[in-house]
Amino acid sequence: MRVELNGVSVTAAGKQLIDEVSLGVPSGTVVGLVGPNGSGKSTTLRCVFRALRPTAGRIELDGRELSGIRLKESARHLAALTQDNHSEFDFTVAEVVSMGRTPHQGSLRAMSTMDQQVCEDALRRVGAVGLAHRGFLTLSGGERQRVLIARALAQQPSVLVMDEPTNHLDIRHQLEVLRLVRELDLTVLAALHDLNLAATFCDRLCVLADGRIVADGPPREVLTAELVHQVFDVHADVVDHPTTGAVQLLYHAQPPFDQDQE
Ligand SMILES: Nc1ncnc2c1ncn2[C@@H]1O[C@H](COP(=O)(O)OP(=O)(O)OP(=O)(O)O)[C@@H](O)[C@H]1O
Repeated sequence: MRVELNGVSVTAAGKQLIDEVSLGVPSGTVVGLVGPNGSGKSTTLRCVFRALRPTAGRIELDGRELSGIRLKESARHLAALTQDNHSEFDFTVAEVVSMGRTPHQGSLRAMSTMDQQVCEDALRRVGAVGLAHRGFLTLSGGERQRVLIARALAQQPSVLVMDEPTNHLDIRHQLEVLRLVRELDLTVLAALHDLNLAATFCDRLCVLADGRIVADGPPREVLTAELVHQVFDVHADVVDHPTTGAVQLLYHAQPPFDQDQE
């Protein structure tokens, strides 16, 4: 299922949060949304998972305007992993994951054997079967994140929208989650802070700066030293990873010497 944003803008409190954002996520591809803090990544994603209504522009799912699709129907196609505070979840892990089945259930909301299997499978995929009976609030940040990914998978979506999915995860779990996301064969739009992980796991990167898309393309084309300096105000060398071949950045701890002042 393809996702398309066309000239999406959001104005709030008299401020333009994002300005004519246009980007496409072709079916089955993983697109990373990168950019500095406050550049508009979450705002963009919130429009896609319908937590926010754009002030202007169109968002389409396979050519259908999202705002014209009923919420329950769009929830069957599109799952979101958000940055919102989940401390309100005074439920067991199994219960939290089962919430992912809601868009597929009738008004009685009864869990079928199939629903239970889907939930178990989702927990297995994130390596969290052993947590099923734990209280969600007793989990560590990383465990919670994996359970929330399982909840999104239990929704059996075609499109996964993720706001910093690797937040709170140690490096092994960051890699596992992104590898899993790659293997799912879903259409994925994910805001990511780690440019090297984004370069490794994404087919394309869209770079946001001050609410505008300033670059869009394969990681190798997008992640140039010039762009990283211009957008993030950081100096970096761009190298090829010796094992994976992915383009990677080696950041300079200090700004380089200004040759003219020597
Ligand atoms: N409801 C709102 N009212 C006013 N300003 C807002 C609102 N929501 C977001 N903003 C501002 O819009 C800008 C973009 O925020 P957003 O959360 O989309 O950025 P981001 O790229 O996801 O940032 P981060 O990397 O820090 O998570 C920020 O300056 C933020 O303070």
